[in-house]
Amino acid sequence: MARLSVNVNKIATLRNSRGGNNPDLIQVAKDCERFGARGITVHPRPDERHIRYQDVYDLKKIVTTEFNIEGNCQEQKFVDLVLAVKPEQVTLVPDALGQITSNHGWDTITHQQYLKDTIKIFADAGIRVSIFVDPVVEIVEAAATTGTHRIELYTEAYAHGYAANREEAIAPYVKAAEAAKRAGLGINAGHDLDLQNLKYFAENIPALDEVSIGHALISDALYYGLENTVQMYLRQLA
Ligand SMILES: CC(=O)[C@@H](O)[C@H](O)COP(=O)(O)O
Ligand SMILES: NCC(=O)COP(=O)(O)O
Repeated sequence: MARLSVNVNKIATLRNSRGGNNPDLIQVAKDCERFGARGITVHPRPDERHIRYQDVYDLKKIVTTEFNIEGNCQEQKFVDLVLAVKPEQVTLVPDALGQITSNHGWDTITHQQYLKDTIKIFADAGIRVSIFVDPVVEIVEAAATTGTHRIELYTEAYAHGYAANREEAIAPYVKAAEAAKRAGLGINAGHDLDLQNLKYFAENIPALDEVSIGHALISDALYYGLENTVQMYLRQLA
């Protein structure tokens, strides 16, 4: 069964909207783990609009499952943060400054040397590295020669296409996952996964190691409560 890592960015968004500590990000992360999540994901952005750099240090002290930090390694501040915190996993995402959310994966062909050099820095520090990629076989094959341990398949296109034609939507992900497996890479996935589309994704990508889910899961928790919601997502992966 793929590991569920809860992305708590949106808890920080809500907290920051009032300037206090409600909701308490640390307590929510502890509770997600208590309710069955097997990882906590954060994506600190340079403007700290949701996760603040201090949150990352604070979370490191309490996460007992797997801590996954996502972000833009072209920001030296991000590299320094990850090396100081030493999470179990870092996920490299090619964000542009001011981007609302992640909207593309790494071009592992064009940026091969840059990725090799950067991944080595994290791998030498004992941190597992995953790189965020679009579901394109050539991109996955080129990822395999960067030294990364895993890829994270960017699932926005799948989530977007699911309702209209789920067979068509999953097809590139099946091919990309097969290429990753042939190359010996672990497979993570994330972005816009939800209670409607998660089960079909997991069923069709049997080698899936981990999903990180934030926006939909935290939104669902408003209706179902956090404990129920985490359990509902876990059932989609079972
Ligand atoms: C890489 C990825 O898909 C997620 O980390 C997503 O970008 C969440 O970031 P935001 O919460 O800032 O939208
Ligand atoms: N890596 C994807 C992630 O952490 C959460 O993405 P989303 O569920 O908030 O779209």
